[in-house]
Amino acid sequence: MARMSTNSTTPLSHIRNFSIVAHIDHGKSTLADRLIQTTGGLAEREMSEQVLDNMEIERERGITIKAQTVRLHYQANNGEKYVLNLIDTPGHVDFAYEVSRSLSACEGSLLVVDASQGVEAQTLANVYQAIDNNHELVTVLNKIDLPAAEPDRIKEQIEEVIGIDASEAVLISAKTGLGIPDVLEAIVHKLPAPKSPGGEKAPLKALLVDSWYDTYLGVMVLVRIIDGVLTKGQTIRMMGTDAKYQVERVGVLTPKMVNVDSLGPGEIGFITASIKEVADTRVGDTITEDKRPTAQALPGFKPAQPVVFCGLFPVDAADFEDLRAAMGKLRLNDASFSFEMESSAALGFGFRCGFLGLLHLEIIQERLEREFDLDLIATAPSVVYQLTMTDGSERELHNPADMPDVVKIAEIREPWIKATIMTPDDYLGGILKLCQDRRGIQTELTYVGTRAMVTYELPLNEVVFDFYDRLKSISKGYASFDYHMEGYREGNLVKMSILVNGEPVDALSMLVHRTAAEKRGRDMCERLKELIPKHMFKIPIQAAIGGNVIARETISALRKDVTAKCYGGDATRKRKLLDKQKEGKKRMRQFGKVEIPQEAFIAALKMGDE
Ligand SMILES: Nc1nc2c(ncn2[C@@H]2O[C@H](COP(=O)(O)OP(=O)(O)OP(=O)(O)O)[C@@H](O)[C@H]2O)c(=O)[nH]1
Repeated sequence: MARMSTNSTTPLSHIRNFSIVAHIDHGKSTLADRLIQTTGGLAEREMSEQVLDNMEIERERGITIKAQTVRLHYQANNGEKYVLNLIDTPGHVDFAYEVSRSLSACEGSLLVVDASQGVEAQTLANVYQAIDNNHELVTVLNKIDLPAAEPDRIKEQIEEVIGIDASEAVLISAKTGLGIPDVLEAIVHKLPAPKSPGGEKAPLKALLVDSWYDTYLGVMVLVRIIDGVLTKGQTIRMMGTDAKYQVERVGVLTPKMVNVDSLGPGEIGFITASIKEVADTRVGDTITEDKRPTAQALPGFKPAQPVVFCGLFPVDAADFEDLRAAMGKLRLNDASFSFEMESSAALGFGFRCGFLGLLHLEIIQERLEREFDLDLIATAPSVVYQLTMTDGSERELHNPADMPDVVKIAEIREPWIKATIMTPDDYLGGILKLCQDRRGIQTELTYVGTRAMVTYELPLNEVVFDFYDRLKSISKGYASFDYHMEGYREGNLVKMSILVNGEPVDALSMLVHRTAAEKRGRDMCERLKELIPKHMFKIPIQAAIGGNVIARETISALRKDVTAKCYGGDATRKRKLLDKQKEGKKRMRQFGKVEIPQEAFIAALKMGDE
């Protein structure tokens, strides 16, 4: 690692801290890479496809999950040298919390809008977060190399929808590099320098922006210095947890790690300090010097609360310990993912896991399966319900299977969200119907040109299953969606159990609104009928509320031998077929006398609203 010692003397006036806010796929990562490349952070050969999205899944799905930061050195046209710190923010709704904490470490944002697509739901959500953080904005219209780009129309749209002046928007193509120098000049001249109320001489006051686990260096903490100087060897104190650590390493990311001696006011960098777990660092905490503490801590963040829970069970019970170890590893780097042991009558031992949202759930599940080679069964995702019991006590319910006896419950409350959907008006009808079917309450409907923006209040419970998928298919991928939590409301909710061959399958039980129960029950039974293979006997499938069966289907008994159709002669074909069956078996679970394939658990929950 190279050493530099001049960094702490960068005057505030020559520092710019900024992030990039954009809707998914509008080109945030491509622009970030261009900025790094143009300012010489990495040589051409070191640029892997996209530097900032460095996790395999992030790259595959083309989304940014963990916020990253990079320091750029830029000599402006006026001859002055500036330090530009870019904090990357995740683009997906599930990670809105990470967006907000990254934004709070900067003074300005580049608002990137695809010049062929215009403003989308996450453009709005993210830009409002930036405005809430008092950011100055530089509007950047990207992809102007595309024939479909309409920069003038999109400028108008930005002014109309977001209400900011877009007349000076910078027109660029992050892909070809066109306009990148203008972006750098705009950062220097339009975004404000950081402020330090106390200056360099004041006691240390720094914001803990993020933390992650590095295999070689252990826990790394990203900090933004407000006042004072953070140096190697200093004993620091986290004001929220009162934990003390000695700083071992101070550095910046260029995006390579470069050690520095100290960080001064306005600067962003990382430290290591023999911190054991990411969970020991609290994002939003104030870091100060132990022997000369600052008088007042920064206003804290609320930690992100998991909103969606589901059970994850190993298909093969022998993998339980491996699953526990794998989850422990993932949690090292993701404090918002939580898990605790759970046992289910049907699925054996596994874990009840909490996630920030559905995408978060999918990502964790995929990483467990891919990186740790585990076969998993996921149970129905559930939101967190609040219960008031008849004795006046309060409880949270994370798992429908744990629902107490209904006679002991005075009230059930469920979380509601406020959703913003933007769509070409051709698809509006289908989308309104989808929201209506999911108990949505429309609060706003406006048009900008041929695009409609509609806001709905929706129970989160109705969104966790397959809302995104349905929205995408209804709108052929053109609608965009964003949401935030609104709070809890009372709901007429009942627990629906599914019985297969008379046995309740706890992994399939769910809380549903009473008015929707019968339809949901019928759908589930019909789906399971398709998903569960025939056995040698008849299998009744029932949906029930308490002791009342509300829907029923029957899988008829199997008559023929599966190999019968390979008439006699062809032995290899017969064996192949049997092998295939055997393989299929591994991914089946036994429920009483019935085997249910793994896919059935998720597939059964996709509500067909066609
Ligand atoms: N034609 C064209 N394509 C671009 C341009 N900038 C980005 N793209 C492409 O648009 C797609 C999305 O770009 P990304 O940079 O990954 O988008 P992003 O906003 O970072 O997406 P997230 O990381 O998921 O938030 C990629 O396929 C890019 O190659 C551009 O200026 N012109």
